[in-house]
Amino acid sequence: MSSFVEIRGVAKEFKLANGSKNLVLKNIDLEIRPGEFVSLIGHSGCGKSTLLNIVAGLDKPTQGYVQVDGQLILRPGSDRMMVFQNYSLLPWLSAWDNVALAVNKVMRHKSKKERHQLIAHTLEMVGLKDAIHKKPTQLSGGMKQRVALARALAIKPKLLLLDEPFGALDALTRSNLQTELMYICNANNITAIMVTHDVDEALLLSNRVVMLKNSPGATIEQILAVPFPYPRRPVEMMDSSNYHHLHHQLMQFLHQQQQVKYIESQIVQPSPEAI
Ligand SMILES: Nc1ncnc2c1ncn2[C@@H]1O[C@H](COP(=O)(O)OP(=O)(O)OP(=O)(O)O)[C@@H](O)[C@H]1O
Repeated sequence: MSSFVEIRGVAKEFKLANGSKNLVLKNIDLEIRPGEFVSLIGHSGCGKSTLLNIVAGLDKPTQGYVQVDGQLILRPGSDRMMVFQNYSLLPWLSAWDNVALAVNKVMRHKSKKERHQLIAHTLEMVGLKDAIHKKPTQLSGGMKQRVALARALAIKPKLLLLDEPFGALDALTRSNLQTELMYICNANNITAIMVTHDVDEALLLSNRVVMLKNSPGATIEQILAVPFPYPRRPVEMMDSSNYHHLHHQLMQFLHQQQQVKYIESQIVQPSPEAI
């Protein structure tokens, strides 16, 4: 199958206020098929969000390019919707109005009735049928993230970008939402890229898990294929020996990167006088 997202030779260097440079990512090549769910995993600061921001068009690569459905990414667009850990909802608007704002802006070509049906359908799909008039302050963290997901899904993006979407939620809410997202993505053939620190979350949702080495100059260490058929049943899946094998591989990678980080932090830089 042809690639839908193409990340080719991407590098990202930030210029810092003191004039120095921070090469965060280099030589990133990744192709994603339509309908595929890919997770990015790696140590804090390795550049996962930076890569997601480049795909979103919120940031530009220093080298290389990203194409989505054959289109070069130069800026943000409604074909790529992002869901953040902190929900990013407008607090003075109800759940309905938060979703409606996006739908009315992007889907102006649809009739009022069609837009209304779309908002109602999406809020129902994420389990918020009975909370549509509530404002963010009246919603739990899980419900707020459901609104953020509905807002992203309602405008039918080509690509869903998730930056630690469940990082702020308690374990049970997180588990429920992970399972629901898996069903939604699977049923609607959604192509998604998710940044996560959670190995179980990555294995439950993903077709492939991309392991990023530490920054500076983070590259892709390995890409792990997760072969379990969808829809996945978390308990059954976790009971399989293959699951344990994959889990172990990811944990081993993260521990190795942790050790590398520790060793690097212990290397004493010579003072300029000593050179
Ligand atoms: N706008 C920016 N200007 C300068 N440096 C930046 C900028 N954005 C990110 N960085 C740096 O790039 C590196 C990677 O950051 P990024 O947020 O992508 O990492 P991450 O892997 O998503 O981390 P975490 O898992 O902690 O969220 C960090 O060293 C960060 O300080």
